[in-house]
Amino acid sequence: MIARKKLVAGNWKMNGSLVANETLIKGFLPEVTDAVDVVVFVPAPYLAQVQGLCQGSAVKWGAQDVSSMPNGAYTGEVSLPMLEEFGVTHVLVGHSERRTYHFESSDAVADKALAAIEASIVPIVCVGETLQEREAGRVVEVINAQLDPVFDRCGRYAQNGKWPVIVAYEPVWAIGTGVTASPEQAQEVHAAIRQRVQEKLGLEVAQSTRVLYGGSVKPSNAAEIFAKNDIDGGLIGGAALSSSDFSGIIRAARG
Ligand SMILES: O=C(CO)COP(=O)(O)O
Repeated sequence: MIARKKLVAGNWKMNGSLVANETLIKGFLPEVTDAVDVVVFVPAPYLAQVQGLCQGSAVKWGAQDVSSMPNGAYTGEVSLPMLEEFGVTHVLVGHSERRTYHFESSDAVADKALAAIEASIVPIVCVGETLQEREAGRVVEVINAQLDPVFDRCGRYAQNGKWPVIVAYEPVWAIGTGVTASPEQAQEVHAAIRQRVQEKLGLEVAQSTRVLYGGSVKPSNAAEIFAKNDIDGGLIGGAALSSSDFSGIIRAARG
């Protein structure tokens, strides 16, 4: 069994300011050690600032979305070549807020993931069901439908047992609601995701691919969630905006 290093990712969403960002980063930076990977996903206007604050540290930074197009007449979009200029290593694609408010299809999300891989930036592909879908017993079906275009487009980049894709399972009903999936509920879905990776890309890739959990993770529940076999860290929203909360979650991931 391959040991997968835990990853704690902070998704700031549309929050922050020059002053708040600096306080936040300086607050949790001392907690970051080689035992855990930490990435912050910041609003695009703050990438240069965050690059300045995190460069030379163990913390990486990324964007919350990206265009699949390299340049051109796409008002409001941000491209991968632009992100590269700011030292970005990871990008979120397909967050449920993008799928809901910006009508992003799973095909569009897979196009973004592919473009990121081709730019040597790691996409974190977000998937998750609504409460209605869960109650209808459709969790695995919904998640497989979200992931399958990613396997179709990006599967060929799985090489030597590794795949430059991270998956984040974020049940929509647990995002920003204070309701967390129980560690058992999350583990069940994570195992199903890993199973799907295995079916599509083989055992070795399935064992090396990290699957993060997101949805109301806090310092008080992080350790028991991260203790589950198939949960390789978290994608943190609200608690990533407080340096003490984010520090607590980093400590939980360090074990
Ligand atoms: O959407 C999330 C991270 O991407 C989760 O948000 P919360 O941690 O605020 O529930």
